[in-house]
Amino acid sequence: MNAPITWPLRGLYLITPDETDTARLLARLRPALAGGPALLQYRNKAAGPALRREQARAVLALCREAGIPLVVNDDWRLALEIGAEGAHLGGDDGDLAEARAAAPGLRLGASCYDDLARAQAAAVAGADYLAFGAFFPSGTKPLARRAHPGLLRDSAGLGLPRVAIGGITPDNAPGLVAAGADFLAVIAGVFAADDPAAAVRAYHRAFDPLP
Ligand SMILES: Cc1ncc(COP(=O)(O)OP(=O)(O)O)c(N)n1
Ligand SMILES: Cc1ncsc1CCOP(=O)(O)O
Ligand SMILES: [Mg+2]
Repeated sequence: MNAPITWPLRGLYLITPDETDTARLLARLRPALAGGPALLQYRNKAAGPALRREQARAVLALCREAGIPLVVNDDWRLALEIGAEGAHLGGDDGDLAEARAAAPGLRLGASCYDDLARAQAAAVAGADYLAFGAFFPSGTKPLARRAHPGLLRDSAGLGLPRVAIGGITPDNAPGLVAAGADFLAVIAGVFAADDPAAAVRAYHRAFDPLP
C-alpha cells in the first residue's frame, strides 16, 4: 500500500534534470526522493512526447511509493492522463483558464517570472501557486528572466503559495524564505550535489524557525 498523498504547505520543490535515459533518471531520482522533498516536478526539455509520457509514468510510480505529489511541467493534458497531482504552466504552455476548466482537480502552477501583473492574472485564472524567478544565475537555464526577491513580498496579498526558482542554493535559500517563498524550486542544487538526499535536507533547514 502506498502512503496517502497530501499537498504540502511549504518546502523543497524538486525538479528533475534533463535525462533521456529513463533508467538513469530513476536511479538519480531515488536518492533525492529519500531526502524527502515536499513536491516533485517532472521536467525534461530534452525529451520528445513519447519519452516524456514514458518517463512521467515511471516518475509517478516512484512518487507514489514515496508519498510525494507529482507535478508535470508544460503539459496539463499529460498530467491529467497519468493521474499526477498537478501541472506547471509557463508563458508558452497554453491557457491557464482552459486548463483550470478542463481539469478542476489538478493543482496548477503558473510561471510569473518577474511580473506582478502576470501573477494577478494567473490568480484570477485559477492558479494554485505562483512561481517567480530566476532569483539567481541558473546554469540550468542561463537565459531565464531575472527577478528581485522583493517580488515575493509584493505578491503576498494575492493569497496564493509562492514558489521561488533559479540558481537557489542552501546558502541563498534562507533569504528567499524570509522574503516570503513557500517553496524553493531546485534542479542543480540537488542533482549536481555529491549527496542529493543531504542536499534536500539542507534546503529544508531554510524553512526551520530561527532559534
Ligand atoms: C516551479 C517552476 N517555476 C518555474 C518554471 C519555469 O516554467 P517555464 O517558464 O514554462 O519554463 P520551462 O520550465 O518550461 O523551461 C518551472 N518549470 N517550474
Ligand atoms: C526552469 C527554470 N526557470 C527559471 S530558472 C530555471 C531552472 C532552475 O534550475 P536550477 O535550480 O538548476 O537553477
Ligand atoms: Mg514551460
